Amino acid sequence: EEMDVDTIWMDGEFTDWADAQVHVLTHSLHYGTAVFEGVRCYDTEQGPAIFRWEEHLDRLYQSAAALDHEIEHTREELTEATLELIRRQDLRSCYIRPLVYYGYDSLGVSPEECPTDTMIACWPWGAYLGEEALEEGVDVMVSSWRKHHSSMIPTNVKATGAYINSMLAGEEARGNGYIEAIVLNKEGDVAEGPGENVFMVNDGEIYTPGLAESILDGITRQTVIDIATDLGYEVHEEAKIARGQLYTADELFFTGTAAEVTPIRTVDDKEIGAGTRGPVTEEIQQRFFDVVERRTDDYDDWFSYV
Ligand SMILES: Cc1[nH+]cc(COP(=O)(O)O)c(CN[C@@H](CCC(=O)O)C(=O)O)c1O
Repeated sequence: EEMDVDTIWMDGEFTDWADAQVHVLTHSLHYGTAVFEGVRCYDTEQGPAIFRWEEHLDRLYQSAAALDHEIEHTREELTEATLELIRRQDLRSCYIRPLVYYGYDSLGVSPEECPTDTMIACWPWGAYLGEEALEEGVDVMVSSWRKHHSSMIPTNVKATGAYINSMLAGEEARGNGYIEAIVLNKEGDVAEGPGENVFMVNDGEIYTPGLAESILDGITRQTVIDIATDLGYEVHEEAKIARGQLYTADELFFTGTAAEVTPIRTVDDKEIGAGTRGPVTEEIQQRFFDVVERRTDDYDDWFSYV
């Protein structure tokens, strides 16, 4: 059924969507100094349930601390606000976007005079790269933009300003007729996607770059590592993947809260494996969706029921 959203939580107040505004001299609007999260609530047989909320909350507070934000709300307050936001809008499933930002006071790079403000919004969001992509896979290109090195902007911090790199890489890919980009790091090895982590399957073993490759410490990445390990796969989670290995991989796939588990079927017009979703990818994807939609009791502590 049509689920419309009309409310946003702003620093303790449930605010009408249209009134959820900030001043144009808001620090984070000018300097990209906000931090954020992307979280999914899934419609399960036991009702709506937020997936790995605690881990996302951990990362939100860690990202905030890295940019000297002091979130004035406790975890419990943010959790209750989010659950209430979902209930108020009768959402069965949704994408949740917390944002912590330097607000309005004075401008200049230093945020020391600015308040740290917090908002939480949620809305229905389907398959990030398209419904058919989950089954058929996506065509990607290796971007001419490299991922900024983590010594330049901390890539384990989910900071809004870092997404200039993501936007440039992703828009370059879409401008060239592809769905998404794969971004190499300063050394020219595989880092991740603009909004996803990257996994490779070779000879039945699974590889994914580690934090040293200048990537976001993805929660779906960790979920897939746990699921694949429990399925009996050997997972190399600190892998160095050379660009050329993308072309010779048996299988490739993206992971992310928005992207979930999306197969990659071509890179720079070269077919990966059979040029469609690979068998290992399919097994992991199927298990992922069984888990998040609670068709299994496994990993139940990953869920916060609304
Ligand atoms: C750069 C990047 N790398 C990896 C990931 C996967 O991380 P995780 O969601 O914890 O598994 C994401 C999430 N990208 C979020 C924002 C997407 C957007 O378009 O905005 C998301 O998937 O919610 C990234 O933005």
